[in-house]
Amino acid sequence: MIKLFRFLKPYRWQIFVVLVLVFLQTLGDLYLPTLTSDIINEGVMAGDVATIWDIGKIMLLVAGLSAILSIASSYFSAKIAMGFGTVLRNKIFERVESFSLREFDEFGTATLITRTTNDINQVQMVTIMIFRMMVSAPMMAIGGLTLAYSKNANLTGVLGVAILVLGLTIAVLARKVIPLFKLVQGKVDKINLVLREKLTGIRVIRAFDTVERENKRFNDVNNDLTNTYITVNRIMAFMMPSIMLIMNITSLSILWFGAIKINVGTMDLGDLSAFTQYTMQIMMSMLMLSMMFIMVPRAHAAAVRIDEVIVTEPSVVNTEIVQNEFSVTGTLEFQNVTFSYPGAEESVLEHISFQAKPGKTTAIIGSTGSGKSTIVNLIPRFYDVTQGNILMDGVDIKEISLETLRDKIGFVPQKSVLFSGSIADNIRFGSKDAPMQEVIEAAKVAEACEFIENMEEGFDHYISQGGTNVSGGQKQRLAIARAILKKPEIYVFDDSFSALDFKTDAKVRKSIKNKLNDATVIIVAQRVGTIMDADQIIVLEEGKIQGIGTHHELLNSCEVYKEIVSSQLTKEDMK
Ligand SMILES: Nc1ncnc2c1ncn2[C@@H]1O[C@H](COP(=O)(O)OP(=O)(O)OP(=O)(O)O)[C@@H](O)[C@H]1O
Repeated sequence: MIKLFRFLKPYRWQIFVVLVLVFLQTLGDLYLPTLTSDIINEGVMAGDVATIWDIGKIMLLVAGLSAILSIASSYFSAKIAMGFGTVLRNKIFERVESFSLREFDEFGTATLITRTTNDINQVQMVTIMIFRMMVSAPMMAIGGLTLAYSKNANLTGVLGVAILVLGLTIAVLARKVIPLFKLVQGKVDKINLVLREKLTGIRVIRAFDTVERENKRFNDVNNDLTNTYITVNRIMAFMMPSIMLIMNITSLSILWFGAIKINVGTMDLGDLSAFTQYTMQIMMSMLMLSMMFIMVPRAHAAAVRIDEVIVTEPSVVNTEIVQNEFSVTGTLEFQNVTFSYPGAEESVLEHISFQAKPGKTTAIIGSTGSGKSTIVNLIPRFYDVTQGNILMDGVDIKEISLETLRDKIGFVPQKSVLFSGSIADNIRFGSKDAPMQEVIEAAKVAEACEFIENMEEGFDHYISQGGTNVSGGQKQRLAIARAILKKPEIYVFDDSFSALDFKTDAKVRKSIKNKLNDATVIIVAQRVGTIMDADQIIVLEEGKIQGIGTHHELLNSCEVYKEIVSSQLTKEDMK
């Protein structure tokens, strides 16, 4: 937690002000019982109304000032804590944005969400508490004890016993509750994970009629979290009455022994009253300290999880020798590339070498899981190669800045992603200043114009979150239009025609070929029909290249290709 406090630097003056305010407020609080003692001894007992008025006015003033200081310190500490939360959220967001897919795979989305929301809330809450109590609790405890001792040294023994009992009770309960608090975070992560899967997979869950099973899965994690919270709250519920009981017994004992002392004339009534108030203040400060001891480990667990994200260095970064200005023709070359996913023992790709040239279409075909998407994910450096090199116009892509590299690529992922906003906004995603005419042009190339114009609001039609109000094929065509509008040198279509019917598939490919005649086009596909007329086809099996050539060349030379083709086309089609 202390490590995270480095982000509090911009607030150091405000923190100083809060600490001073709390210090002054505590001084006021400590002064009040002494004034009570004076008003009783010198005013009430002596029957001196003027003194009662005089001391009463001072008491009012001190209480009023103390209240104002308390409000001000609460205001500033809340402000600092909220600002601190904002800084942490920004830091996490910035860091997560720079993560490569490797780090996403390692953390998982659910925990990144919990860390950005729930964990930061914990830290914020405890930060407020720390500012409010860090100064006041020890000051109240030590000051109260000293002042109580000054009122009556003998009665302090009773107080000592009470503090010991209270300390022990809190320690026993804290020992039970702290580990449970630490467990809670992991359980919140689990709920988020199940909930996310449940919400994103709702169609599959309903189609496969597994609603009950999924409900049970959710209920299990939910009950697990609830039970932990219930146990925590049971202990906490036991804590408050126990502490109150100890405090009341202490007051009673002090009054009892104090009354005896008053009776024999060794103590004044006012001092006993002050002593009782100091006792309560000491007990309250112990309570505050104990709450801190319980809450801080919980926030500490959250802080560690937050810091873990912030200090994780992205594995794909710009090297020192990067080129920012880099004009390319679009020649792409894989040189003996081998790749394995993080944590996996076996390589997914082995010794991949090929060249994709401008003005030519390179297709990659192979069975599912053969590594097609992995190959194209290496081009914009979503992951870095394990061995070998990828060159763009003869320069290793690691020597080109990530921004420049990605600027040269129009990437249409296997799973089309749309964002909430209008259709035009979605097409303009990578080129926000593009004029409407170019947006329409790009939509035309992607064969999307017709269905867009049939929609009531046309290009202003609102796409809902996740693009749920358009069909799979429409989504794919909008994703294609988005890449086309960007006008990059290299286009990567990762199985981007799979949701299109044969006719539309052919039409889109034809217009892409006409429009993008100078660009390097890489198409990943499952359907032979989609890639048959490519300039070169790469046949992939279990991460290895089985053949490279045109459709006709491969039909004569590559067994794997022949098998794929014969499973999809008739003899007539193959000619
Ligand atoms: N993030 C990942 N972490 C670990 N392994 C992965 C990851 N993504 C893919 N794989 C594995 O790598 C292999 C190749 O996957 P890839 O997605 O490249 O295949 P593909 O040929 O594109 O398949 P498909 O045509 O079904 O999309 C598979 O065995 C898959 O299980």
